[in-house]
Amino acid sequence: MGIVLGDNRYGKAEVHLVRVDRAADRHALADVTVSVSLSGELADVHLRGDNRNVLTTDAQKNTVFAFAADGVGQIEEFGLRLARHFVASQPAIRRAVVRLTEQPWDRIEGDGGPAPHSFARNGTCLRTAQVCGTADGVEVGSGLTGLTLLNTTDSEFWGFARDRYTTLAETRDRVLATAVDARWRHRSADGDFGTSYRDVRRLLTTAFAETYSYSLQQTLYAMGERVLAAHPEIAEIRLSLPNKHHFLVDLSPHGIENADTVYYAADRPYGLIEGTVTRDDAAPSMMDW
Ligand SMILES: O=c1[nH]c(=O)c2[nH]c(=O)[nH]c2[nH]1
Repeated sequence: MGIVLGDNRYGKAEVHLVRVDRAADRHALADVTVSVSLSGELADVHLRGDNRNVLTTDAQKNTVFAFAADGVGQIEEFGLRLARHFVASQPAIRRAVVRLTEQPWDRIEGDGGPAPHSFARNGTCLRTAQVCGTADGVEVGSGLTGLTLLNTTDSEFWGFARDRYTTLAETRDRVLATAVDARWRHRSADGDFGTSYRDVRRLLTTAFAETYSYSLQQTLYAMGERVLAAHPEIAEIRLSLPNKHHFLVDLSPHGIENADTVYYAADRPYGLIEGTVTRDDAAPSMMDW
């Protein structure tokens, strides 16, 4: 029985760059964290310590900063520029995967109007993108993480399977809360990624709000279906939805009735509901995402 090198990749993870656009009196800010992962003819470095095909992770980090000098733009486009560069410029590199996370900043509203050069970090929802480049082409995905949503009603959960360990009470009315992690794959690398991102975020949010839910699984499908129905340019969407449990607190020891008003917002453990909503004719994905 032989021992062989399996799948491998390497790169610089979490290059955190902030770019200030000073072209106008009103400055603009981009705050993006980029992870590069390269693979290709890298057997010699693993088997013999021969580094000739290794573009250093340090150079990868420098490339991210250098490319930012020309502007970042939509993170999908920045990822495409980087992925294409690594594959085109390094003969040994056959595949580049670039993952990006953008932290939004809001311009501060001063008493005299929008502040020209002052910003406040905005919320917990981050925009994400993942790009894969090879000699055969590219694939682009967009996403978001940490979009925290809560419905105070219109959520039931009952009729589930039972075994000797099942103690959960059925409910006809509960709080339903989650922090959405969504990734969607575009059919083409050309697109208006900013407009598409804003609309997908809106659709995920409104589908969550407007779906009368009998399970978070059902809500997941409704959210994905709404996105695919409105966006023919998207091939599939993957959703990861933690069930952020809210348990009614028993106030009876204090002689107080809890009329579905006071909850314990549990931190962990949490249910984790994950699924893909896809088109039945979607081409297979080039990358592991
Ligand atoms: O929407 C839900 N789906 C489940 O699978 C589940 N399991 C559980 O304990 N609570 C819930 N809620």
